[in-house]
Amino acid sequence: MAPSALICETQPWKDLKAHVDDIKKTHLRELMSDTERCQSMMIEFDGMLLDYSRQRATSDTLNKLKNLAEAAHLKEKINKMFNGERINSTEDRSVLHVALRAPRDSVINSDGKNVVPDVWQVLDKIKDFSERIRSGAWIGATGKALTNVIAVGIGGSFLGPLFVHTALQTDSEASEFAKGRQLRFLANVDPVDVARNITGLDPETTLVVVVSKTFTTAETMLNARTIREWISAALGPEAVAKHMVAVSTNLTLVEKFGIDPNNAFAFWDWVGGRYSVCSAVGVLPLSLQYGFAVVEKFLKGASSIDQHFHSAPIEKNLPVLLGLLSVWNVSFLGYPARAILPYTQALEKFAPHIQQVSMESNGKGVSIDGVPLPFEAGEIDFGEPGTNGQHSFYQLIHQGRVIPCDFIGVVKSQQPVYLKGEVVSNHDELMSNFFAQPDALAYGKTPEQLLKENVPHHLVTHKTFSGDRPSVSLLLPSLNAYNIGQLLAIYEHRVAVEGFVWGINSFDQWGVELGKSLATQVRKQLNASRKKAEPVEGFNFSTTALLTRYLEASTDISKEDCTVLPKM
Ligand SMILES: O=P(O)(O)OC[C@H]1O[C@](O)(CO)[C@@H](O)[C@@H]1O
Repeated sequence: MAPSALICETQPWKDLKAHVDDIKKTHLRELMSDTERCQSMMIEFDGMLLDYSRQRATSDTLNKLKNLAEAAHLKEKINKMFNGERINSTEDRSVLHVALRAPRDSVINSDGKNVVPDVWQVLDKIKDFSERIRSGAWIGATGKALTNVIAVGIGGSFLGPLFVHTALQTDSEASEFAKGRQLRFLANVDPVDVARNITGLDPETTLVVVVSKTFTTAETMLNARTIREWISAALGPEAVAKHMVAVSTNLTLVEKFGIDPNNAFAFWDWVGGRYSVCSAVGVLPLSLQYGFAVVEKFLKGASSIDQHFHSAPIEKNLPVLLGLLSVWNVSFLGYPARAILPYTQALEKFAPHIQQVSMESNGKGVSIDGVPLPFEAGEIDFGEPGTNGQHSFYQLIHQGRVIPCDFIGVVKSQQPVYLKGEVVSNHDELMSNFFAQPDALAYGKTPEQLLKENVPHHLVTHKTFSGDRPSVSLLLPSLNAYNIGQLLAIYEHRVAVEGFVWGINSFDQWGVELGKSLATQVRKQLNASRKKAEPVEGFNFSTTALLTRYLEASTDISKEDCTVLPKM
């Protein structure tokens, strides 16, 4: 089949390119003075308010972006995703993470089979298992209840669950259910991460969940073997059956590893790793920590956005609007990065998760048909909670590079505090910054204003803020399991919208392979040099020198000197 035309060859793309000069003529300061425009750029859904009036865009831009969406067949692509078509063509897979949170009675087909009953079968199994662990009906090898969980996994098998766990930890309702329990995540193959995870934990009261879609990921498998050793060294090898369970699509390898397949929780190849938080990958560890009922609310939140994304018209569709505006910023205004700035510490792991969702999905150089792109797709995502970020990298955002920002605020704090004698509550103080920063970026400060304030001449340029820096503000009513699910789904779908418009495959990740295979070559070399004193061979000058230095400098670390496991 002939490759379809690249999106940049279409008329709507060219119209948007031509439109850039018009937009650049008007400062955001002026755009913001048009109340009607601002009003039209605020949309509400289910208690959330999205304000995108601080985008360098007008109704004309929005119309042009709609035309672009049409040219990209966005609606059809979204439908294909929900219909279970194999839109991940390079891996010949459907993309159905929406099925993971679909209500029990819905019908979502993959290859002519409704997958929702399978999803609920696993959810029911998780509910039952987590209740048995939490109630103490399932006990460890020495008869003690398992109150601690280490989830071993990396990438998509780690970042999403970590984000949700961190967000729930301070939610008053969820945290009630987590009393006396601990959930930790072991991701990095670095022994330091192993030490951090097991320090202070007792194998007798610890359940280990090995989370890996493929069950072949080098880091996860080594960490899983290390923790298995930690358990068997303390409790005997037969304890592994009671203390280790798994989440995977590869149940054969789970069994080979020594985990009873009855204690394995399945998911399916139509769930991408970075889109797997709502599968057993996230649902199992989170249910163990907070109970299934809390996690079910999270799934419901995500599902509410799925339905909205699937059915709302473009002008009212949160993920679609956000996705189109991202394309506008990246591909037309030339801003390749985006800062994710939640004004709540509970979302401190949100940006790291979205980094994977966005950058592993859309960091591509060819179209879905394999044609090299003459434009750059993908965006650079990073972020920190406000106000911490303000005292770190905001300087660059205000006076250096233009980086479109996502400000995420919460009306009702998870932890309301009012310090006696203060003018405003602690949360109001935080939110004062949430409201101020977008305007500082949009309006800036002119030399004229500074001179009026009697700023010395030699400081005027230093103190000038050019403004005209775009952002969106998303105000959530609160931060509980339900709207954490909503937030996740908004960002997942936003990324998909961007990829659909750019005409790339957002659901494969070939770019992670090369580094993995080169690491295998290095691993073999380290093994040969250590065991048989073989010289370093087959690498370039630089890598040879580095490897040689590493081997020479670490010869004095014999196996006997290594603690097999870090001391507790
Ligand atoms: O769940 P697995 O198979 O261990 O993979 C972990 C992660 O590794 C990746 O393949 C990238 O290296 C991710 O896409 C995935 O989320």
